[in-house]
Amino acid sequence: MIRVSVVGAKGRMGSHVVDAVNAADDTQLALALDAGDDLHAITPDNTDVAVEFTVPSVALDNVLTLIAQGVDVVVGTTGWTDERLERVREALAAAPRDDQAVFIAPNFAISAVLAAHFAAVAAPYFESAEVVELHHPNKVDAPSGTAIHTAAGIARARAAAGLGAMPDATETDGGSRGQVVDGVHVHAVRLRGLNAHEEVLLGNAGEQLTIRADSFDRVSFMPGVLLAVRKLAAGGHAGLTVGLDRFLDL
Ligand SMILES: NC(=O)C1=CN([C@@H]2O[C@H](COP(=O)(O)OP(=O)(O)OC[C@H]3O[C@@H](n4cnc5c(N)ncnc54)[C@H](OP(=O)(O)O)[C@@H]3O)[C@@H](O)[C@H]2O)C=CC1
Ligand SMILES: O=C(O)C1=N[C@H](C(=O)O)C[C@H](O)C1
Repeated sequence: MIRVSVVGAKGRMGSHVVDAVNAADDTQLALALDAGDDLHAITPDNTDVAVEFTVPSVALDNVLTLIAQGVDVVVGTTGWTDERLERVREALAAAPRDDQAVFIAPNFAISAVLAAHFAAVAAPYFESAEVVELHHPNKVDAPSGTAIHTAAGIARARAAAGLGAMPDATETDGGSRGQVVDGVHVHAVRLRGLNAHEEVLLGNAGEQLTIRADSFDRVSFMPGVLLAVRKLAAGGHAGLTVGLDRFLDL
């Protein structure tokens, strides 16, 4: 059995992870911790993999604490800038175990992972690309980690294909053109009734491709979380890995 501790266990995602870990045949719940609990309770004596779903403002500190505890970590919390990822790599280089692993996924739903993959495949063939993400209004960060990841993938694919800047004659912008991520405009909608949704719009003269992923329920993230837990528990993924596509045969 893989012993899994959950950090942020009372949250919207953490509570689903607790249920998924309890329901799977090969995982068992070790500790379920939330705000105010001491993460030093999580050790290799009681935990094989810790799963972290909290808030962007505390996730880095939590991950650094868990690394120092000698525990592998699967992270779903958003807010991972290049600088924060570098802090994780540095901590792993000084970790108690040589083979220690941290896995971070902007999105664990297969629909969202494939949408980002297909967007990067399509990006070189279109003059214009923009990302629209739509979420529940309780979400604290905008744009979503998934949208930032998708936009960065589109930008990398465009750059590799030698494409320049997208056409855009905008002269006045009070914010309605969205946040620019690596040259790609990203727009965030917050609407009661929604869960987690993303559209990638790709345009040429006279044609458009729309790639859309919808997570209607948080259960959609659980197969990806369990896949990552199993991959880390099996070993062979020392260091930092980002993105569920790394564990899929795409
Ligand atoms: N990668 C993916 O597939 C997905 C990622 N996410 C991301 O996951 C994160 C969590 O989302 P969600 O579950 O909706 O958020 P919630 O606010 O519902 O849950 C966060 C939980 O973490 C707790 N918490 C706060 N600070 C700490 C701390 N220092 N240590 C331990 N627990 C703490 C909160 O407690 P309290 O409320 O008392 O402060 C709360 O119970 C977000 O960044 C979200 O974007 C969400 C869905 C899918
Ligand atoms: O807060 C959420 O709900 C979600 N957060 C992640 C993100 O910011 O990309 C993943 C998914 O979109 C749900």
